[in-house]
Amino acid sequence: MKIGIISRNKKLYSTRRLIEAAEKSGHEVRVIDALHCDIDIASSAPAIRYKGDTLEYFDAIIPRIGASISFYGTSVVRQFEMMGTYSINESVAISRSRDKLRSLQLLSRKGIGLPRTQFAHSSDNIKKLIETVGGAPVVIKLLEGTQGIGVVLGETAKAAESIIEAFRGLNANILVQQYVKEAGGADIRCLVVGDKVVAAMKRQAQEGEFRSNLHRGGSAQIVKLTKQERETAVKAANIMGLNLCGVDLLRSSNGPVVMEVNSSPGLEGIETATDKDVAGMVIDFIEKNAKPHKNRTQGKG
Ligand SMILES: Nc1ncnc2c1ncn2[C@@H]1O[C@H](COP(=O)(O)OP(=O)(O)OP(=O)(O)O)[C@@H](O)[C@H]1O
Ligand SMILES: [Mg+2]
Ligand SMILES: [Mg+2]
Repeated sequence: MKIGIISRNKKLYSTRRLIEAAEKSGHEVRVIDALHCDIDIASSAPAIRYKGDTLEYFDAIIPRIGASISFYGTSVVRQFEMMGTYSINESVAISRSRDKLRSLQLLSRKGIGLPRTQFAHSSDNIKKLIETVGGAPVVIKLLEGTQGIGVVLGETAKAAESIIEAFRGLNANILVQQYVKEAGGADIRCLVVGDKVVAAMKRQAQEGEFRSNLHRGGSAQIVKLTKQERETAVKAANIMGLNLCGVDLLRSSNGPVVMEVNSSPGLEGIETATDKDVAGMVIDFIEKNAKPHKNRTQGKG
């Protein structure tokens, strides 16, 4: 098979591992930088020009679209879909997952456990907003943040109000969320491929920090999931329409709640913590599922 990895950098751990796994299974693999793709809009023959040449046909692509290039990156994935290439994650699903509010709305419609969350653009009653999610402490998040940046803990009602006012002054889209204290500064990353959690790790925030992101100094260890956690992760991935994703759960006193679903999950932390060949499982999934024009939306959404 001819597999394309849509990535800005060949040297990144995840990209390197996917190349390695694809080659090990005898596939031809090429790394494509989305920002160097020119999209050729032609109704009969959609094409992509890459660094001056027309790009050859790929049987499958693995999009790894960084948050900073969501718009152009997903447009390139959509173009591949229109050309008939199978994408492990569809462009519409990636776009959906990039917006925390939209993701939470979709998940809540289907009864997935979520932290109590309020979204408001210019609420007239910030106090009410905080009370609705259970009162302080509350978590305030920028809708398009990543790596824990833009996630703030409002420890008291007063602090929360000031933070919300400050974000609002910057015209930022935010959500206010119940702080799941009983999670103890830990979250669970479930790596989903298809309809299975293939690896899971628990990330623990460092002392004095509530955000467990590895980028914020959190540490990872292997964890055994409950059946309910496993089912929640797979269902969330399915609702989002993602075949490859990281579903982040918090262990709340009411069972697992989904915090977010990442469509370009990093492989380094999870492979290191679990010693599993996640990249190999991604390639296996592609071997079983890649067929021309198989994506559900094929650029329609
Ligand atoms: N409601 C909450 N209750 C308790 N802890 C939370 C809550 N929301 C977020 N956290 C903590 O803060 C961290 C960062 O939050 P979140 O994952 O929403 O942000 P992010 O910036 O999108 O991160 P990512 O890089 O994973 O996309 C979480 O991993 C978790 O440890
Ligand atoms: Mg995120
Ligand atoms: Mg997160």
